[in-house]
Amino acid sequence: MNDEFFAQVDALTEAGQLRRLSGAFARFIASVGDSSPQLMAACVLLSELEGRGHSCLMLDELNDDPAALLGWSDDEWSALQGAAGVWPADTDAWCDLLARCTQVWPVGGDQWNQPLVLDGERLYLRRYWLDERHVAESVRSRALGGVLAADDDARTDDIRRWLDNLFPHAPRGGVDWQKIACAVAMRGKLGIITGGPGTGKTYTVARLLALLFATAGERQAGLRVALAAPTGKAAARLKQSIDTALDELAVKVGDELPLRELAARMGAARTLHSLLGARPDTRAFQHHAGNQLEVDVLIVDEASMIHLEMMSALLAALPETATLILLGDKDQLASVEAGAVLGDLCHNAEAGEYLPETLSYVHAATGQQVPARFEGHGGPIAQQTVMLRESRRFGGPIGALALAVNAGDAAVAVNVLRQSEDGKVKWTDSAQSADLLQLALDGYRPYLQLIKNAPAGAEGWEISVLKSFERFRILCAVREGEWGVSGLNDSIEQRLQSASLLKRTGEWYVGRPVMVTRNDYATGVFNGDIGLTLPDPARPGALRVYFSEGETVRSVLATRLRNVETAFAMTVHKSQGSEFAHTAMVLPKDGGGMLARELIYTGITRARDYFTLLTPNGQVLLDAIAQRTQRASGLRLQLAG
Ligand SMILES: Nc1ncnc2c1ncn2[C@@H]1O[C@H](COP(=O)(O)OP(=O)(O)OP(=O)(O)O)[C@@H](O)[C@H]1O
Repeated sequence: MNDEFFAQVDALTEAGQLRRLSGAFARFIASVGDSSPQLMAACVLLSELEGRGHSCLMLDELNDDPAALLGWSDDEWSALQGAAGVWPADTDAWCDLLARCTQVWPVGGDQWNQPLVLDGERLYLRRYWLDERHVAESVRSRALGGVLAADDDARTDDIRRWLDNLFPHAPRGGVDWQKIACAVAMRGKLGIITGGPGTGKTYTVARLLALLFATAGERQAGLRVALAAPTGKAAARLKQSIDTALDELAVKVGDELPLRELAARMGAARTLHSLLGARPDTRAFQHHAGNQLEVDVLIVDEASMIHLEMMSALLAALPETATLILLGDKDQLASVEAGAVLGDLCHNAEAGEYLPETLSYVHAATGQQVPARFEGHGGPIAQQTVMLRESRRFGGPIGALALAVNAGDAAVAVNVLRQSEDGKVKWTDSAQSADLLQLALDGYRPYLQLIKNAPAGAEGWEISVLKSFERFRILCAVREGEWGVSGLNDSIEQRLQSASLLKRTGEWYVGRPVMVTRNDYATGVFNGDIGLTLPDPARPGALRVYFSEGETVRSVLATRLRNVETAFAMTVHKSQGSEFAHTAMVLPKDGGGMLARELIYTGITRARDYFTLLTPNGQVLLDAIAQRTQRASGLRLQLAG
């Protein structure tokens, strides 16, 4: 009955506009109940959007600007719409139609076993609706629970005494948001600290930890603190920064708090997957609501990368009594998977929206007077969120460029790109492949020379080669095409080979950088890990892949790694949580309307000292800066509700 509709879906799939799964999902839905082409169209779109990171389908979009929703041409959209028969006239008509379908559960309806959920004007896959509701309820109750417990003057005085000690200097900007962030986090079982690179998120959280230990009373020695991040790299960075900061603090606080001793018991930072106990062949974790984590304080860095399903699993596994501290940059790209949780949680962060009770507590606990423009009527999450606003490390042209892009100010961004005189920021517009290959040659030459010149097996050799490799990286906005990851990796490899910097003899060769593309529990490597192929000092002729873990390395025999790809160039998405002394970002000739400012901002903020941008066509940059990523999600509504 729906032959015409599915023929159109298949044609769009062949044309690369739909993933196969979307058509298959609609066919599955048709097989378990109603099969009207309008329902099928909604299912195809819902599945397609899920693949692009949206947690639901906003039904008003179906009549508003539907082609833009998918980055399709008007013709492509008309073809799908035409095949779906009579298109419902407006959002209400869509809601009526869907509410009558047997596979859809309208929220509040009697029966509850349908695969789709209709919540107001949003259509969900049931799993995402449940995750969204769970995340909203759980963060709200964490935020609210703590606020109620905070009205204790003696405790507030204690917090104030320690905070004055930990933050002795008034900041340049007048308001000490770092100090405020610590006070606010002490008030609830949830603290969210957001801010751009170098705004002191780790600096602040190290002080928060000291404060938590200092005010824990007789529980001090037994306080169980866990550190985690979405990727191994980010986890290692978090641990390193916190250790350094706590070491410095230990000297400052002296005998009053045995900080070194307490910190030494914290253990390594872990990936969220490892913390929760991921198991092969199942989405379920070892830790869940029925077997919770044994922890009193959990600090999670790079929280912008946490997707909806993971956040829901994390909150379920965390005891109600534990404090959750989320650190991250709300303006960065969200995870590849569905959800933009940190962005949704932080949607009031810029404005503050603090209630009078919050401000009077902040004043009592920190002595800080928050300017009136940050007062408001935000919900419980807003009261537990603080945005750090001053970057200590990220000034100069790279910082100015990141700020301009984030603000959507293309004119200022272009000005910075063109006028940076100290070489910290460079832009090659109308770039050719040769420009890019020359850049790759210059950027990767140092580590390849190190491999050639220094003897393998020497003490610390692998670490110095890895460190040299980590200084430079090429980031791509897209995967496919000449200016995408796959095309570039091939051409860079050939260029390095023709310059005699590497000798490619087969799939594996000395100097090959690889990225792991799937978790592999047998070898202990995880999606997104980056390693470098080097000779095995113990077995002549054999190759091992070395992965850096802070100041140490771990290695795996190259032939044991199955799911890897060459990583001279990687996507901006996969670079999150990493930083390189020199980051080069490459945009494609045509962004297809899918590049947005969050991607450009994330790429720029991966650069520590130098940032180079290569665009075959500058208009792509301007278009991307003008566009914001909008992820369909009901989380903000649920948080407010
Ligand atoms: N209040 C402060 N006083 C002095 N130095 C500070 C202060 N806040 C931060 N710093 C310093 O600024 C630098 C950046 O801080 P930090 O690494 O904590 O930022 P971050 O926001 O965690 O950065 P990233 O986004 O890279 O994780 C560090 O060297 C830190 O010691």
